[in-house]
Amino acid sequence: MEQKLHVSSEVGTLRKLMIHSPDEGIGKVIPTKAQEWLFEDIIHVETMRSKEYDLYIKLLLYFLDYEKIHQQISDADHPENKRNFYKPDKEEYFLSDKVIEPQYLLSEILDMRDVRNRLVASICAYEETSYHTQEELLEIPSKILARTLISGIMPDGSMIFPPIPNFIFTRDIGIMINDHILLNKPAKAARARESILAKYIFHNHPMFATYKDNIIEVNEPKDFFLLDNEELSKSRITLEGGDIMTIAPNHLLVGVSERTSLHAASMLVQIMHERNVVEKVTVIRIPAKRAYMHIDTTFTQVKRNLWVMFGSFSKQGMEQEQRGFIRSLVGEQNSDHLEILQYVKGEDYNTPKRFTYLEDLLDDISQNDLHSTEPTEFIYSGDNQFPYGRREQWTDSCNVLAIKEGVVIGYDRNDKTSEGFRKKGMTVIDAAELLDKFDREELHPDQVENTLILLPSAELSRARGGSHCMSMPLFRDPLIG
Ligand SMILES: NC(=[NH2+])NCCC[C@H](N)C(=O)O
Repeated sequence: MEQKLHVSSEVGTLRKLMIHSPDEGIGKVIPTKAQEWLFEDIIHVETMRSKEYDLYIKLLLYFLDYEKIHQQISDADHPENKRNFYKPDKEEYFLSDKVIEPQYLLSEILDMRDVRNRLVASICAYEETSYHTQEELLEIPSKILARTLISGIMPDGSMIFPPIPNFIFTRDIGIMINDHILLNKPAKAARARESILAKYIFHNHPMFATYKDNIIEVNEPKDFFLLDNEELSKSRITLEGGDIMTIAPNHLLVGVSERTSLHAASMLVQIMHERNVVEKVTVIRIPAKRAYMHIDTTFTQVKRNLWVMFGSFSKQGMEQEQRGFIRSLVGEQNSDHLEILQYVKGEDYNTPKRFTYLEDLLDDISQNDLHSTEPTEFIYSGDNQFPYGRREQWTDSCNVLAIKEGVVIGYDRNDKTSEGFRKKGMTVIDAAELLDKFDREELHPDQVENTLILLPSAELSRARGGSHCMSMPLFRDPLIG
């Protein structure tokens, strides 16, 4: 039951991760609520699942848990089986210890009487349900109750609390930093129930028992609420996983963004150093905008020396956007500017190292932290052509998940960015075609190298999150010895 958990890079071979399949709750969002719940539009849940997300699961199972999927793949998608293979509350669920569903872990902790009582009470208090509803919930069998606590839907189909449609973005609820687990503190109310569930799972599931003392929660000081409203908003701590990247064993990246506050980043630097989790913490301050709510929507890593990034944050892009302006006049006033500050343990926090451009930082990571022997290269969103760079960043061109070094999953709609991958010598292939090759044993996942795998994304991309956001890596092989 107990498993080793460790993540010390973004591209070491992925062995274990947490993902959540779109649940029924997503299908209940009405148009006027979509934005409040952080979706750009309503989605068709059946398409999102069977034409898009299920392919993601199959890919992950093929790469991480070959036996689980290979024999069962034809049965899994047989219409008669009603997708039960993908549903954690069904007998036929694939139940892998490598591709892990928080809903399943939740059902396991709900079997513990004391945890069940406390968790149901917490959720009911947060959602302001009646005492009667709380009692009713306590009588529901664990597997069904786990489903209800996530989707908000009771076994009889009635809805007792709002959906948490963003739970598919498991990245944001917690992050492994070496052998530590950092829990989030979401900026948006729409994501609050997710973090209550995550807290209970990480603190109570036997899978994380060895790591209990390594769970980090960042909170405001005890007397914080006594401050006046202005001070209060300045010192508020919010922190979401999309802004945290364990980029190398000695190095953590922290974004300051629409979602992660300056105060949170400041606390994190100190905690990381005090607890000896990493030696270097680099804070990347990006504009607080919906289009790039976390740093992982603006860049992710493909290989130790290859990155995909948003062109407007590149050296060329930033210079271009400032052309015609007097730099000193624009300077700090420019809300779109990027600030990169690096804090090293034992060195003076008042004189951090500064990087002017994102490429300088990423190059430094590739060469000095990850010991690349080749020059660092960049693929730009939309191949750096206007207006494609911005269009494709919006649909997560910069948000890829590395399954191993050089093999990443991205969305199929970002054509110009895919072109950029091809120009760097990468193979670009549709998920369905690759799965078909695996199925017919024409190709084994171990043989796949230097490839961008394209996931259908018409529905998925409406929520402003890509495959990087839809994954919480729990174990990656070390990239460097
Ligand atoms: N790591 C990420 N970039 N996650 C994207 C989350 C998208 C989600 N709809 C939200 O707004 O919260």
